[in-house]
Amino acid sequence: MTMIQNSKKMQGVPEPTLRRMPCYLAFAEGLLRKGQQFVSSTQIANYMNIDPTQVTKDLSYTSIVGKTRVGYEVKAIVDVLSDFLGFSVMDSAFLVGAGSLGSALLHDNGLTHFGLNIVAAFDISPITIGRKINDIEVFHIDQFRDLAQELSVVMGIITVPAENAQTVADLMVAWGIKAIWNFTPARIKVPEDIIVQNTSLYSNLAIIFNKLHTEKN
Ligand SMILES: NC(=O)c1ccc[n+]([C@@H]2O[C@H](COP(=O)([O-])OP(=O)(O)OC[C@H]3O[C@@H](n4cnc5c(N)ncnc54)[C@H](O)[C@@H]3O)[C@@H](O)[C@H]2O)c1
Repeated sequence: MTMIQNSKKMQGVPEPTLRRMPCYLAFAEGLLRKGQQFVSSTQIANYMNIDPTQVTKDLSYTSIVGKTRVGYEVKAIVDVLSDFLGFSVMDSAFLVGAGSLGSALLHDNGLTHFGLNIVAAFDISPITIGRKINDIEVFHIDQFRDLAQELSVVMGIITVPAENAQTVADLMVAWGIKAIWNFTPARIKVPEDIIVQNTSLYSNLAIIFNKLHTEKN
């Protein structure tokens, strides 16, 4: 199942539920490693610090069914959630901007665990072009077009300076990328059928600072 087919399966699932699901998965993977066969919604809820009814509701969007008194089969949570979230199939991505953040993402082997394979990176800096970062080659951005046609790549990751984000997004759309993971603070404009996810560590930091400073007062 491709990322696009998978996103259709997940249609109608509230975003907070989708955000919790990878945590359920990680928790179940941990239990599986310890040899635990069943887990109750209460146990999951305690780990997540939420209400057990929320866990039941979240898992009801999937085909996972709990058994009276024993709870959910841990292996089923791992298998079904990995598949549901699209982590069990590999989608390919290009990364543009192999600088500080881009390199860190290229080094993150965890992405493959979650079904994302970065097959090539692009940059404009002569220092970076031609290098391999964690075995992923960095090409000049001008080679994007040819490689996009050659490799079936569905996702583009943008880690360039904010002022260049739109140019890179336009290039991605022009050469068939279906989803963009935008790490820049710029808000890019793309056609409606292109999926865009903006991610910022700094937004989370702002929340932490806000809570820290509020508690102080
Ligand atoms: N989302 C987050 O949490 C987060 C965290 C850190 C940085 N950022 C953002 O990520 C972006 C990159 O940050 P960084 O610290 O890695 O910067 P950096 O300067 O280390 O890297 C940027 C790279 O992009 C390349 N580049 C510039 N224009 C390009 C273009 N048109 N095509 C291809 N490559 C191009 C540069 O040569 C450089 O290698 C910035 O927009 C920054 O604000 C976001």
